[in-house]
Amino acid sequence: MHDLNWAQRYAAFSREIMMASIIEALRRHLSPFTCGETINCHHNYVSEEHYEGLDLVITRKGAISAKKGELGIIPGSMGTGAYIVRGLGNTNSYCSASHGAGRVMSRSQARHLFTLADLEHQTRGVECRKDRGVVDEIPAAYKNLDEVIAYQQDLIEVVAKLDTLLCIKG
Ligand SMILES: Nc1nc2c(ncn2[C@@H]2O[C@H](COP(=O)(O)O)[C@@H](O)[C@H]2O)c(=O)[nH]1
Ligand SMILES: [Mn+2]
Repeated sequence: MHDLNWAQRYAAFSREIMMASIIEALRRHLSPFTCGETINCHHNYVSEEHYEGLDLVITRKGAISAKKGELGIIPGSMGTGAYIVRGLGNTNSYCSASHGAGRVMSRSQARHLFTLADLEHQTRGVECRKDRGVVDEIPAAYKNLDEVIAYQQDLIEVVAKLDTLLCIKG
């Protein structure tokens, strides 16, 4: 656990640096703005938590923390935006929710099924990469985000739905 926690602190620090870099870049191009509450939402991680008198090691693989009042983000795909959500603290899921819409098909299936023209069509209006290297992330390869959110109304409440304008793939 010691080494794992070290690695997760390293990841958290990386996220802080990325956030600071993005805000700095935006400040150079936008009118002056202030930042409100920030959302620090990770997935595929391990956390020591206490439920029903038990000390547990919770692995949130493909899941985010959704403790009562905690803000999170549940994204859909390059073309379908994301939801900002607030956890309801449902202990039936160990206070967890999904970390995204999730896939309906594998990356290789998506590459076989869809063309570059499909990608251009499905990401129309979004400033993003439109090359063969990201066809496996085409919006139709993911589940319907609104449905995925509807299925977890007992885990989270919706704060806002964001439309995607810009999508940057690392
Ligand atoms: N808003 C966006 N959501 C995306 C994008 N690519 C994938 N996704 C969704 O996020 C989760 C997490 O993906 P992962 O690859 O980091 O595990 C996934 O389930 C999708 O629903 C995107 O470009 N923009
Ligand atoms: Mn993931």
